[in-house]
Amino acid sequence: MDTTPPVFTLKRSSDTEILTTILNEASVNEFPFALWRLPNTTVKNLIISNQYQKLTEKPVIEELNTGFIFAPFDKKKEKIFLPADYFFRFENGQLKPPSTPLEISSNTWLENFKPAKDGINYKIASYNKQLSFQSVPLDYIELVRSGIAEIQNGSFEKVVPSRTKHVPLPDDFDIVKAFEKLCSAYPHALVSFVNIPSVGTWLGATPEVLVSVEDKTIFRTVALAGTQRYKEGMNLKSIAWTQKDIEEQALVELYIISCFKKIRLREYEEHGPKTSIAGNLIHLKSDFMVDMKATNFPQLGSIMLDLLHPTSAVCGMPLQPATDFIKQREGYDRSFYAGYLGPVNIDSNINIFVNLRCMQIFKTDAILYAGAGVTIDSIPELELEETEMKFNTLLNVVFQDAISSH
Ligand SMILES: C=C(O[C@H]1C=CC=C(C(=O)O)[C@@H]1O)C(=O)O
Repeated sequence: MDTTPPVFTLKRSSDTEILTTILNEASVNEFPFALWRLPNTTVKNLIISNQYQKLTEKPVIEELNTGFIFAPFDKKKEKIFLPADYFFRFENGQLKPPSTPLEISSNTWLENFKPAKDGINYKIASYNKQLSFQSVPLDYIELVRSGIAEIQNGSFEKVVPSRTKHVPLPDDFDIVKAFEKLCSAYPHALVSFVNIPSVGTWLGATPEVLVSVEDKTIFRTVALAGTQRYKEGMNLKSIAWTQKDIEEQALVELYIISCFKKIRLREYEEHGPKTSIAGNLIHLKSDFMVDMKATNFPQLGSIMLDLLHPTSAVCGMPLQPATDFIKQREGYDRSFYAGYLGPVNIDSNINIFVNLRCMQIFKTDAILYAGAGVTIDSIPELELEETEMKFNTLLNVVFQDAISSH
């Protein structure tokens, strides 16, 4: 009797089956991977690496191979790069026909693929079980109050304190399905699932571009801040914003402009601010654009990545005292929350986002992260409520079944 496992039947499988099987295999072999869907696209992309690489403090992203970058909030901590040893794209429920040498070799690997186990039994992060989350219990309202007090004392103008929420995972939690639900619910977000053995498992749907470079020519970033709940049918053109929200967003704009000033770049376009949808929320957003050829800044992506991160949408202004406040008072390590992530040098494009509306997944639980911009006009109770709304971006979609069955 032939006991060899059947060759993976690529053509008859749906994208979910192929994905689940590949990810299962990647997990068994402890290969890091990143699965993502860019905003306003329908293609799901998967990179698998044999091993991750550690990047230097100021990586020159333009010179990296095709891959995926994953960086923590703390600038001094190690940034991770997942080189694309295997690369797959999925669209309309199927694996896309390969179009590059990398995709062709990846497909050949998959054609000869003998899954380690039959069936779809991908279990999350069993190899990340040694990771744990530590925090000092903290009262968010108190934290915001002390932020306001520091602003009144003149320590800084704005700070973005964050908090976490601990959620037990339902027994039948399926991370690939969770990723797919987020893709359907949030067409305008970068939806991502990053899994790096011994580093962590992260799932998210972020609205905030940090650095995008199109065709090595057009640099883009955004100033995003101010939050309200989005209600179906809202007319975005007639939304009113409070003075607090307007100032909070203006500080992010100022921060970005101060980064351009540092490199004496004057030829940038700025549009906005306008109201922009981010899942269950709306924010104020200004778009910045630079023609890198006309301004002769071929490495503007790397330069701005280093200058911008962490922007005052996630940290504060001025940067140093706000960073110190967060480090000393928040009571936990933000890890990859409010860091950045995204694909690098795929089809000559770079698409790096701020890691917001995200959660870290452990063996039996998830930790969600959210922050809120605090200015002198902040009302602590409203900032707390805002972080709850931000948790709901993921909670309402990922744990929808668990919530509705209770
Ligand atoms: C810090 C977060 O959001 C930032 C991005 C948009 C609006 C924000 C705000 O209104 O506070 C935050 O600056 C988060 O989602 O955890």
